Amino acid sequence: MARKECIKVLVRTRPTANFSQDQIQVDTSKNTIRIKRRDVEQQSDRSAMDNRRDTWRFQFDKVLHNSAQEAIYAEAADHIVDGVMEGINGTIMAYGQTGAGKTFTMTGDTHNFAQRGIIPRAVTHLFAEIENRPQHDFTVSVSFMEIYNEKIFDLLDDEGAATDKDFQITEDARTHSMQVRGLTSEVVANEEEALRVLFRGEENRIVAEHQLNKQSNRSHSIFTLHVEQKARLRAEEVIVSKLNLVDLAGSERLKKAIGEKIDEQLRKESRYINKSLTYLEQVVVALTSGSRSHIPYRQTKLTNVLKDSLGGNCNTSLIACIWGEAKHLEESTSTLKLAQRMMRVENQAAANVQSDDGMLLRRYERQIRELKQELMMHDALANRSGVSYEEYTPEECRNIALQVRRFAEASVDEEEACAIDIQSVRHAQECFRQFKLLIQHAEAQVEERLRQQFQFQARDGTPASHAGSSGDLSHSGRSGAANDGLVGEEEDERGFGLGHAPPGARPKEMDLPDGLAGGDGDGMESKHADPSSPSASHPADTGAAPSDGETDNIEVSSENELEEQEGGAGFADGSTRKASRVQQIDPSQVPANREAAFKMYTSLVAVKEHEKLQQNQRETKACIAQMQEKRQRLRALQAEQDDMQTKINAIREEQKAAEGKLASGDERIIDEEEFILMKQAKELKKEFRNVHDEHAELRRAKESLSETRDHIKIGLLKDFQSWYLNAQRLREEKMAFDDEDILDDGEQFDKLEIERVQAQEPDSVAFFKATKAQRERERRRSHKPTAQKRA
Ligand SMILES: Nc1ncnc2c1ncn2[C@@H]1O[C@H](COP(=O)(O)OP(=O)(O)OP(=O)(O)O)[C@@H](O)[C@H]1O
Repeated sequence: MARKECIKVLVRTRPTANFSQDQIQVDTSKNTIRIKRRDVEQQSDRSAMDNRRDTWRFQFDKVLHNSAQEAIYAEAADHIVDGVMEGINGTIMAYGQTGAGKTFTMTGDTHNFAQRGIIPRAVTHLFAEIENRPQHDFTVSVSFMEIYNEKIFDLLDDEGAATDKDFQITEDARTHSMQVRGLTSEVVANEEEALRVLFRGEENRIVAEHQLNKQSNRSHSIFTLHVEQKARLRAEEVIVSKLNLVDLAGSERLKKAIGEKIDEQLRKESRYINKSLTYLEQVVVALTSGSRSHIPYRQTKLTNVLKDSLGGNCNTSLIACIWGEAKHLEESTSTLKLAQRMMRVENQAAANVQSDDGMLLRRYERQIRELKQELMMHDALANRSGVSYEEYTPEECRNIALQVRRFAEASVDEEEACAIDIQSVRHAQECFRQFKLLIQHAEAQVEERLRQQFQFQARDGTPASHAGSSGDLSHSGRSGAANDGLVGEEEDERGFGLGHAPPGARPKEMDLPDGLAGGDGDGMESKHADPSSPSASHPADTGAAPSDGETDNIEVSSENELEEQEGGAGFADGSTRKASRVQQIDPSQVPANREAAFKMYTSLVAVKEHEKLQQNQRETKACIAQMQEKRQRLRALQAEQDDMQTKINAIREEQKAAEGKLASGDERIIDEEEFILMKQAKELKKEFRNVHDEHAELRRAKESLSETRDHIKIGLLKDFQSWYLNAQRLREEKMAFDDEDILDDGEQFDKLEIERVQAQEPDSVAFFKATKAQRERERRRSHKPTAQKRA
């Protein structure tokens, strides 16, 4: 809500040995100044004085007589900066005659921390507040301009600070905040950066002075801090505010300032200054006259730029600077009169809270980018370097679909091996999507099969036989299992399907016997024949390097010639847990690239673990090879049994036809051939069972190897991670140390100086560094050829 508030007006007297005590009576306790005309008759120009009176009493919000910079800041600026942090625009202006201390008040001594002015203090204050509000996201930018002869100059444009670019002044329709279009606005991350920009602008101002052949007191300067803040929890809200720090041109009258020596340029400058300050006065008069119908803001650049600071949405302080010597009495009185009037100007200050869709979008985009980076960092630390947060490509979707299919088709035993390692929420969603597709596809297939069956029934008019039926086998005396689609004898409660079932009698890739549907890539069932099957490419099965992360695939020579030794340290400082085998590794030799570092780690540090991994891989490979042999044998045995069963069936069919006339209840006689075949079938079955058991045993061994492998891998990667981070740390420390080593005398001196400042006055470090950087800049500039003086 807008709050009516008058402009706060303060008077600051400049210290002088010749302060005219009898003419200027300052009462700081009552905040009054009494001007007593003594030699008014001698004044050549009485325009500023009222001839009918010889004393004037002024009352202000604050009168600061011979006060320190700190006190001025506390009175004039502290509350304004606090307001800016709440989203309320702020303006602090220094007004007064040349030499009265405006620049000293606003900028202060740029080489003396204690004598720094309002601008550097406001910068410190602002960033300190920002640090105290971690719940908000701040962006601070700085602009710095000068108004000279009714033209705006961009003081942050290093090359063009003396170039008039015809900047446009506009008003934000929503916030009524005034803006100068096209003016450089530099984002600053901290106090030091902001101070550097200030000092650079000051330097550009001086350079431009030479180029334009003007004096500093002939222009108005405005240093603006733009603050944008967004509450992290309420992203839709953007609070924008700005702080204008205005150093006005000297308010003295032309004649007084330059005496008799008036040249055309000075006359022109004075005309413009007079014009802008006169309109400033008129704006103030109009604002306080009660009728606000026409305020002549647009008459000058200064009043136009300050429109929101005078009678607008802003907290404003005016510091009237007084040079209290007798010879300046006229100017002092005139300054105090304007200041007095200014006290009646009312502003309507309110926080500028906006919700900007474009800003929000940019913020969300930035957040997404940052979060992706953050996630990638976390993934890298957790050795999940392969995770991507971009949209899945069709190829990646296909891979996930394959994984999902493999998992869906895996037997209970295989589930663990086929488990999908979920890497991200998006990955989980894609997996679910693929499951859904799989189910939909399976349903469609079932539906299609049923439809075909139904059509078949309808065509031949007879009830369809059971999908798994292989014909009438009732005479073989087998259990219902055979009639449920498995041709052959039931092996155990899980059951092995022996013999040939008619096509389509079993779902293609389901319900295979334990151990035969696994992903060992032996091509026993049709699905295993597919070389692209993920099961076939399982690293453990193929003997490929583990694939948990980029580092896993690194081949390391097993021909390690390093002598093994227990214990010891990976680095010379003995800081890693993992033992170095024979040599202390110089951290600077550890590659920054993780993959290369891992190679070094496994070949020089974790040799034993890596050996174990390789041994594990060899054993796994051997195990897989044996399993494949067993499966081939099982297939052969199965074929033999099928063959034998066909023969037995044929004999039985023959006998059935021949003995068809036997009376019921008579026992069927088994002939010798059938008996031999049945005996052989029994032998085959026994062998089948043994081979199957061996296969199961191998599978268990393989699983145990896989567990061991995972265990070693996790330990190895964990140890590598700390070894690698430690190497980085040591490397950085060494680099810092090395840097220190090569500091020249000047740099050593700087370093010691900063350390001294840090110890003595920590708050001044940013100011000190920025001043130093500026000195360096100026030194460099002075070595350049002198800039051409512009016309
Ligand atoms: N309060 C003060 N304490 C100490 N020195 C001061 C103070 N006020 C002004 N001075 C000194 O007086 C001189 C003139 O001050 P300053 O340049 O700030 O005046 P100004 O009003 O900005 O003049 P101009 O209009 O020319 O810019 C400077 O040397 C400054 O250091």
